[in-house]
Amino acid sequence: MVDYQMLLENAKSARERAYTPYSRFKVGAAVLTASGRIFHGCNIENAAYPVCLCAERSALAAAWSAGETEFVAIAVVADTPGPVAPCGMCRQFMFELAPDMPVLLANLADQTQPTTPRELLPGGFARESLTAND
Ligand SMILES: O=c1ccn([C@H]2C[C@H](O)[C@@H](CO)O2)c(=O)[nH]1
Ligand SMILES: [Zn+2]
Repeated sequence: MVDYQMLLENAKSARERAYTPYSRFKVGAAVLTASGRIFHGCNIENAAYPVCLCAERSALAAAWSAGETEFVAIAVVADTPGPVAPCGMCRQFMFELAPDMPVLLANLADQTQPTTPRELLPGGFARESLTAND
């Protein structure tokens, strides 16, 4: 059984490390991998705005680059009126690596919405969508 409360607490502490001088909107994420490890992610912004990195991609990249490529669940949290809504780029990123991974969207008041990347990105572009045209 996944301890979602624990995962959410990890996402909240990751959120405190967000670097957000531009938006002032802090997001945290925590991903549990198959080996039982937890990787943190936070959004890291940039003066060149499109370079901003979201919390979700930051957490998954940290896990993946540590050799942890099987994801059990991810929690994402922000100080939003309801559970945070991941951006389109993160939906696509999560869809590639773990389309059916449980995703817990949350806010600081512990309002939560369980979902999956597949649910968050209907008709998402996948490896099978790539066909050679030469
Ligand atoms: O799910 C989300 C939504 C937004 N952001 C970040 C990107 C940017 O730094 C800031 C404002 O969009 O929030 C995330 O990290 N995750
Ligand atoms: Zn994003």
